[in-house]
Amino acid sequence: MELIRNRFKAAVKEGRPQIGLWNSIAGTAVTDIIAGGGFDWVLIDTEHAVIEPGEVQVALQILNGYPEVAALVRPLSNDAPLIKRHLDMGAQTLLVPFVQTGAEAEAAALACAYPPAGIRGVAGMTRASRYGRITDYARRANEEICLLVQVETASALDHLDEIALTPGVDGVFIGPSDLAASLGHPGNPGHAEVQEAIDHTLDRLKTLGVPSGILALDPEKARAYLERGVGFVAVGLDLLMVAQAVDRLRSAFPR
Ligand SMILES: O=C(O)C(=O)C[C@H](O)[C@@H](O)CO
Repeated sequence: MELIRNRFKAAVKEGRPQIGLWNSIAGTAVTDIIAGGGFDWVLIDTEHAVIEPGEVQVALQILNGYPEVAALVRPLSNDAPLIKRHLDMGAQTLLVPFVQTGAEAEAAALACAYPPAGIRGVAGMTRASRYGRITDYARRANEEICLLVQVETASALDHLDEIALTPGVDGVFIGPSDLAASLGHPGNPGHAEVQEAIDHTLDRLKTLGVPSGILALDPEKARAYLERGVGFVAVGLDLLMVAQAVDRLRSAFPR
């Protein structure tokens, strides 16, 4: 078998905007449903979700059935053993949360790469190499791994350049909810101070030539981000979409 190409990584590097959805609901049905929605990527979230690491492989296998959709995985934390497990399961793109310094970005990059570039442990019998059938996986895997790091605190913004320019970092994702809280506006990512910080960060990333990403649940705002060149934009969250659909249907039957 040939090494599997990471088309999401290629698209982001080439500046082709990628629109995605958040998958926080464990199990197979929802992943299957949203995978068929025609979006460019689906993020399997294990940070703010009850999806356990072992369930990530099932989600990856489901998404494998939709070759036009890229699977992204968010580990619970910037933890080398967790990153190793997700990569061994076959994840090729990771969104590592809560990165605040260049050193933390470097730690994530090292965890994503086999030696000598990094510290990722080598095992030949994993799904990542399709159980050894991708014969040059160990030698070439790093080429197709995409590391996205999240900046979502005031401190991270103070270290943006060192984070964004860390070798091995392929993109920087802004976490509006955590950033809002960090700036003193919990639950209010729309606050002027938060929006200003986001705008400045996106402009800086553009100046640095580093692909940017963000979560924007308002379609108009999401379109605006795409138009200004944000590379990967999450436009929906499965948990929220289900709750809103339930509430909308209920409201159609006033007591
Ligand atoms: O801080 C944020 O915003 C994110 O990182 C995205 C959230 O974690 C996501 O779960 C939506 O709330």
